[in-house]
Amino acid sequence: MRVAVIGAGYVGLVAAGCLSHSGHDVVCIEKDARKMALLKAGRVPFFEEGLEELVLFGLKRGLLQFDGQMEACQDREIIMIAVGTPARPDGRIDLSQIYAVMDEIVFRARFPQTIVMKSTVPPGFGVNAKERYLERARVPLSYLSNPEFLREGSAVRDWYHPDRIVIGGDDETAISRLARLYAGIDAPIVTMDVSSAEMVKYAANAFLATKISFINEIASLCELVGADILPVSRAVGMDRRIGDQFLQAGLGYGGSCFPKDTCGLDFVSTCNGHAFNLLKAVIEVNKRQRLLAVRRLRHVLGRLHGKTIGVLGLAFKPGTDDVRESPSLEIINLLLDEGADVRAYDPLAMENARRALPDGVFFAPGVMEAVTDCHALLVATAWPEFSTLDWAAVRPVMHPPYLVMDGRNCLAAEELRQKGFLYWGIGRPYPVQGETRNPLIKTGQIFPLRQAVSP
Ligand SMILES: NC(=O)C1=CN([C@@H]2O[C@H](COP(=O)(O)OP(=O)(O)OC[C@H]3O[C@@H](n4cnc5c(N)ncnc54)[C@H](O)[C@@H]3O)[C@@H](O)[C@H]2O)C=CC1
Ligand SMILES: O=C(O)[C@H]1O[C@H](OP(=O)(O)OP(=O)(O)OC[C@H]2O[C@@H](n3ccc(=O)[nH]c3=O)[C@H](O)[C@@H]2O)[C@H](O)[C@@H](O)[C@@H]1O
Repeated sequence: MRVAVIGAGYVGLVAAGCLSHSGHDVVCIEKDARKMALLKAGRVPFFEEGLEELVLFGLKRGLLQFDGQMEACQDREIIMIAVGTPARPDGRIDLSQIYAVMDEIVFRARFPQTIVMKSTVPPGFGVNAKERYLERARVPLSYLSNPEFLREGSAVRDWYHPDRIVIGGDDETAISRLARLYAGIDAPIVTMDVSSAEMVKYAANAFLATKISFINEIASLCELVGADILPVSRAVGMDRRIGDQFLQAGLGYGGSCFPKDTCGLDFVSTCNGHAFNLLKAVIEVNKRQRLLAVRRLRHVLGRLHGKTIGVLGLAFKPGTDDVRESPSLEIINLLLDEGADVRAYDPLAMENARRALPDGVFFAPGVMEAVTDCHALLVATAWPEFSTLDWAAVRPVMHPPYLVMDGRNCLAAEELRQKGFLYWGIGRPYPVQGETRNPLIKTGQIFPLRQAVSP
């Protein structure tokens, strides 16, 4: 089939690469000239395992083209929209990229086409878009919602092996045309109305975020009563009704989607007169989880002014160079505000982090340079490079108290303690001998905004 994909971000490029690989004739339209130049040369502007190979394959076979102009979508049966829908500072969803693209599509339409919304748009958008745009078109245009559930770091795999394909719309012909695009993918196609499909996307992300905030609350409670979150989450997740995924306690969720989609859904709820209190708590817990690291550093080191902190991991999760809404970036900003010296390292995300952080951060060329001269280390991203590090070589280049804060519970705690580090994980037993409970929680210092919980 002849397909146009608008936007060469994660979703657009994965869709374009995979669809062309499946034999469809795809043009990917991107307005950013820098990205376009890279793409035309067969290079992907961000890191995503396996994606560059797909793009090169598509270019070589002549089934994938890149174009900077919207004219390129005029002769396509299916137009997939995959532009950004970022959050505004007040939590509202910024739909300006979507509006601009819809305007162009409608203005240029010369024959019946199917518009497929891959971007995450708020429930109700599609119904509104039909009235606002499609009725103005000179030819009949169909509109389908087709939310995307891929994860960065495993995006190509997720495209080919989704748990389900959700299609929202009432035009049966358009739905079967879109279903043909996914022929060969072994997953149930679930059809429904447009608003419900839009809601599925937000509900899924909000639920996954809820699981993370929930386990982070249990982790705080573990510290309070002297329990250990690792066996707790493992055993809880063994209940098949709960499932073992998204139960890793840590510094909280980041990335370009969970933070914006939870806030976006909260905003949609408020606009509709519904106080989604559970979701508000999920968001609050996630914000607090990031502050935990700084409070703990203060608790052990005292004033942070003049102290050197190594931050290992800048990407919002391993397997990507994406630093959007990465917890470690917010933590670094807080550390700088308190006068600490920050030495930062990430195996993939250094360039993006350099652009996103203020001057004053030392970007170490390797992990050993990052840990040198530090009083404390914060592991903020669970890169395998950190768990397999030669920790025996790390201690001699650090200063007392040799604090290692494991913000992702990805290190071997006992081994580090034996090597002379003051190891502190999230929801793990407090590191000081004789203390089993986290004293910060007992005194209510960690959560000043909430009532202190007493055992
Ligand atoms: N990043 C992810 O893992 C996932 C993202 N989503 C959703 O998919 C949508 C896209 O997300 P990303 O790919 O991360 O976005 P992104 O922001 O990384 O990429 C969007 C791209 O669209 C381009 N663009 C914007 N307006 C354009 C126009 N008029 N013509 C041509 N190109 C244009 C931008 O230059 C940019 O390269 C969002 O709504 C997001 O919530 C859904 C599932 C996964
Ligand atoms: O809508 C989206 O854009 C996508 O958002 C997430 O995908 P992604 O943001 O790529 O990454 P995840 O693997 O979900 O991780 C998100 C954040 O949660 C954190 N996380 C994840 C799992 C966990 O147990 N604990 C935890 O803190 C990660 O460290 C990361 O910061 C969803 O998993 C995708 O299904 C969805 O398509």
